[in-house]
Amino acid sequence: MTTTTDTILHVAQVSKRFGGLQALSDVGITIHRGQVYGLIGPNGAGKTTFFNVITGLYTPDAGTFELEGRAYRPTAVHQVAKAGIARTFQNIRLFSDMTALENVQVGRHIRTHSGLVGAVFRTGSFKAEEAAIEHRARELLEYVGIARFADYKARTLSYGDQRRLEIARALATDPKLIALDEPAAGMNATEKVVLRELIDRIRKDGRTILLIEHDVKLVMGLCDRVTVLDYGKQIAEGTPADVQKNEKVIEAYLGASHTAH
Ligand SMILES: Nc1ncnc2c1ncn2[C@@H]1O[C@H](COP(=O)(O)OP(=O)(O)OP(=O)(O)O)[C@@H](O)[C@H]1O
Repeated sequence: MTTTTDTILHVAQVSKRFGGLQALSDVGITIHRGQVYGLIGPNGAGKTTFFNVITGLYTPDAGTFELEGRAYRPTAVHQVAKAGIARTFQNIRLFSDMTALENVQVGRHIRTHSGLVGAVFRTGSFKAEEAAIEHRARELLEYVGIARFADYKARTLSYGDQRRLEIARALATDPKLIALDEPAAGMNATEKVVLRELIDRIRKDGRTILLIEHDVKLVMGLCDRVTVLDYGKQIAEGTPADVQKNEKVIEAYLGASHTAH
C-alpha cells in the first residue's frame, strides 16, 4: 500500500452493487493530513454511495480501508466514528427536538470515559466530564458561528445554521477526518461565502476534510485534490486545475455545470 505517515485515509478498490446496478467500481482515494479532498460527479455518479461505504452505512462488496495507516472495517457507523471519521449528511440528520447545544453534546459523548456507572451514580468524575462536554460544545457552537442559538431546538434553526450545527456535532467527536456531504446544498450566495470561510478555518486548524459538493466553484476554490466519479467509475483524480482540463470530466460533468453556473 502507498500509505505514508501523512496519509489519513487510504481506500482502494471499493466496489458496491445494488441489484443490477454497479454503483461503484474499483474506486480508491488517498487523503493526506490537512487536505481538503473533493468528490464530484454528476447526479447518480456514486458519490453518496462512496461516502456511505467509508462511513459504515453501506457494506461494500470489495475494498480495503485504512485510517492513519491502520486497517479499519467500515461495518458500523458508531465504530467508524470511534475510529475517527465523522460526517454530515446531505439530508440533515439532527435530533430536531433537542437543542443545538444538546446535539453537539451527543457528538462529544463518543469520546467520554465515565460510562454508564458514572452516569447512574453521578460520580464526581462524571459531573466534571459533563461540565467539560458542555464547555466544549459551547466552544464549537461559537466556532461555527451559531452560539446564540445554543438553547434553540435544532428544528427552529435556518437551513444554513442546521448545516453548521451538523458540522459542530461532527467536530465534537474530534475526528481525524471530517466528511461533509454537500454542505452548501440549499445555501444562498452569502451563506456559501461564510461556509467557505468555515471550511478553510477547519483546515487551518489542522483537520482533514473530505467533501462532496455540487457547487463547482466552491470545490475548485477549496480543494487540494479532487476525484471525479461518473457511473460509479473514477474518471479523473488530481488537482482542481488538472481535473478541470480533463476531457472526460468536461464531457461528463464540468461541461454541463459550466453552462449551468
Ligand atoms: N440504497 C440503494 N439502493 C439501490 N440503489 C441505490 C441505493 N443508493 C444509491 N443507489 C443508486 O446508486 C447510484 C449512485 O447513487 P448515489 O446516490 O451514490 O449518487 P450521487 O453521486 O451521490 O448522486 P447525487 O449527486 O444525486 O446525490 C444511483 O443510480 C442510485 O440510484
